[in-house]
Amino acid sequence: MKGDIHFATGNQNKLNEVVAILEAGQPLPWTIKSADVDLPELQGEPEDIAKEKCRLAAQQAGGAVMVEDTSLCFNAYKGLPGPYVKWFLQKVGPEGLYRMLEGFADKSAYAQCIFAYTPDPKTEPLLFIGRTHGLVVPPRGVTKFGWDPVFQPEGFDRTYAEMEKSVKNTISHRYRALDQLRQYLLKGDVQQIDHPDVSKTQEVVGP
Ligand SMILES: O=c1nc[nH]c2c1ncn2[C@H]1C[C@H](O)[C@@H](COP(=O)(O)OP(=O)(O)OP(=O)(O)O)O1
Ligand SMILES: [Mg+2]
Repeated sequence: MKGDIHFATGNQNKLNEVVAILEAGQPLPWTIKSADVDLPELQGEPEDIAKEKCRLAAQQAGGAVMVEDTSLCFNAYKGLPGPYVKWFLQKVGPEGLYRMLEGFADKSAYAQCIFAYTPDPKTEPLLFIGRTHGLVVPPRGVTKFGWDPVFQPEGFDRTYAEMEKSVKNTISHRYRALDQLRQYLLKGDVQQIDHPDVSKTQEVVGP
């Protein structure tokens, strides 16, 4: 009998993908619960953002916590907008993201997801990084999730927004990072923790 892991995110689309990815693969002997905590949009290097986000979430939720932070990195911009893509998307939308590259021959980019996990609020979070390389293209497909319509992963002629979720969830930045966390949780020596605050949580993936 193992414990719970709280996944702290304010983004329902992320939660849905995490649940789908975990349910499609090797089952975890943990129960993943969504934790409704208030997370700031931190600045800095993606690794530092993910770690600090995890520390803050663990302080609020208690017990074992995972968070993730996602970046969209244009090679022509040396990795920007990176973790700031949220603000760019909010202001200029997917079309505007594509247009940022109009003057550049190099439209290549990578989507990066960093999961940070800590078994308790006092332990330094561990990081699991997943990248998917691709191209930034004029928007295609229905906009359901962020910048999905402008990201076409390498080896595909469809954008994330045009793909079946079941396909995106086997090649995405999120899948690649989460799969490493899953491998760690299955093999690693993760202690069982008691969780004081379950009132703000909702069970999403059971063992
Ligand atoms: O697979 C994805 N496909 C398309 N768009 C995506 C994806 N994954 C994140 N996104 C968007 C959401 C947000 O505009 C930005 C990341 O910012 P990020 O801080 O990680 O997400 P968030 O603030 O929405 O949720 P959270 O509460 O977990 O921080 O890229
Ligand atoms: Mg965020």
